[in-house]
Amino acid sequence: MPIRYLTADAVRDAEHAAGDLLANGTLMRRASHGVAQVVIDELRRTGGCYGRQVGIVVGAGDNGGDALYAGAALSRRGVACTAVLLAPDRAHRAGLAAFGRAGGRTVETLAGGLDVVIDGVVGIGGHGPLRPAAAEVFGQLTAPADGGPVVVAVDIPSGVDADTGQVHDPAVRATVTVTFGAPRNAHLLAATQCGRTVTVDIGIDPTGTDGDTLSSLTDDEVAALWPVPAPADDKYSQGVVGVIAGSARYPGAAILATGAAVSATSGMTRYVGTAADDVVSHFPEVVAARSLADAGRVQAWAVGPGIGTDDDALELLRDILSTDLPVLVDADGLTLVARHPELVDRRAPTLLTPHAGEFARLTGDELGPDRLAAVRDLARRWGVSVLLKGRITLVADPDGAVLGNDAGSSWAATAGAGDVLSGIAGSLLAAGLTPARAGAAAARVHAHAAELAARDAPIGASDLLAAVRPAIRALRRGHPTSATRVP
Ligand SMILES: NC(=O)C1=CN([C@@H]2O[C@H](COP(=O)(O)OP(=O)(O)OC[C@H]3O[C@@H](n4cnc5c(N)ncnc54)[C@H](O)[C@@H]3O)[C@@H](O)[C@H]2O)[C@@H](O)CC1
Ligand SMILES: Nc1ncnc2c1ncn2[C@@H]1O[C@H](COP(=O)(O)OP(=O)(O)O)[C@@H](O)[C@H]1O
Ligand SMILES: [K+]
Repeated sequence: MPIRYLTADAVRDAEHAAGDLLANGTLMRRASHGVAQVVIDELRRTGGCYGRQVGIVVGAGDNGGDALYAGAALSRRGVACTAVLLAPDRAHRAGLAAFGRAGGRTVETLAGGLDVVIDGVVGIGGHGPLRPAAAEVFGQLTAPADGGPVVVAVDIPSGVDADTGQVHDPAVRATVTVTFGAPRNAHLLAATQCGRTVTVDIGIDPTGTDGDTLSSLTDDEVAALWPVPAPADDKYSQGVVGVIAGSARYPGAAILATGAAVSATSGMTRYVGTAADDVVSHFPEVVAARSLADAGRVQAWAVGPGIGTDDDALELLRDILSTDLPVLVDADGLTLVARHPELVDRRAPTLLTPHAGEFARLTGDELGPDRLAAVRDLARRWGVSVLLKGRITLVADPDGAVLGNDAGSSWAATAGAGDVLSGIAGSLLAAGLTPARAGAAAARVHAHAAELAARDAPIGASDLLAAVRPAIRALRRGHPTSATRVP
């Protein structure tokens, strides 16, 4: 099953559906137990619990209640716990009593030398940035990388919007975020702010909610859907992809996109364009033609990187989009679509793959902080699938369903990386995957390839291309790169 992310409303619905478990406080006790367990694991990794120091920042709602109960559990393990109450009159009463009974102390401000700080300021009830009192407490902390405490956020790092993932300023930056029942949108959309996310089972059923979905494919799911030739397959039966990219003058995009298509699936890759000679000299297996009239049949097209935006390019794009084949449109192709949106008024599967700048060109508006709503809106209005690029890739279908992928690192932010993505996703479209699955699976392999190639040093798109095949291999063998998150 894909990992499903919930909005705050969907979380509340799932909690209410739990009935007595919510009313009698069982859900909160389970949640706080999960938080305490994560803190214990952190402390154990670095020497054990007894005599260690944990600071807790407590807001006015149930998020603070979770943190206080967790503090009580930690105090009983011999951890010295101190809590700053941001709103002493409104702190969770039963949680505060339990904290006090277990030996926890309330203080005006956090002392130095803490091992862990728990962020219980706000969770799904939060709006806007950290307010000044909380901002002051967190502003005084030394970053974990400089020897400061590990920050464990309860449910959501405070100051991060649960539904949009908008990171307000200021906001808590967590090392670990502990959430309950199912991850929230923010855990994908603001993954870097959340650090590692741990989802604790508290006995709610998060699957019963309807409406627009946000999900992500697991590595196993991507591995399972990757096209593999069957005994009866031949070079045609697996889906032939046609790449239209680059030019004789600028062959780079042609080579990167076509090379990626060759690496991503078996079968056949065709190329159409004036860089045909360059492409074939790099990849002799590509069947290349200089014009569409000379190209053979394909099952999907990937068109746009480096094709230019002149009348010839427009006519070519128009011809491709007037077929009934799946088409991926990227880069210059998107600039043309922005000028002529009627081009994508078609029935066959269409996948647009803009980065933020191209997205703004398509919509006429700057991409705001709510990337999820923006990509969903464009997909819905135009009746196409839209893959919005970046550290967090989002692929929206016209029906509102969105698949996301956190790249885990940002090494792919390099010129030409998008051409590689086009080739991978185009070949998956040709193999028969839906645009959303093709886009999301391509983004995942692309991200793994970036990490494999980079290994902590900068890469170019050629390195990324060379790592596409090893990334697929590692994924299919069940040991992809450890997705270490780096800023
Ligand atoms: N309802 C339940 O049974 C469960 C709730 N849980 C916890 O409860 C949380 C939700 O609790 P609440 O609905 O009480 O809401 P929160 O505790 O998330 O936040 C609401 C409070 O924070 C204040 N606030 C909002 N924005 C703020 C900001 N920017 N700065 C400072 N204060 C701000 C509000 O005025 C309000 O008093 C979840 O995130 C989760 O941690 C968990 O214990 C699981 C079970
Ligand atoms: N900060 C980032 N972290 C991870 N991946 C990124 C980041 N920025 C961009 N990418 C990925 O790198 C690729 C860049 O594509 P694009 O912007 O079209 O570049 P180009 O046109 O130079 O090929 C996309 O796959 C995108 O998702
Ligand atoms: K929090």
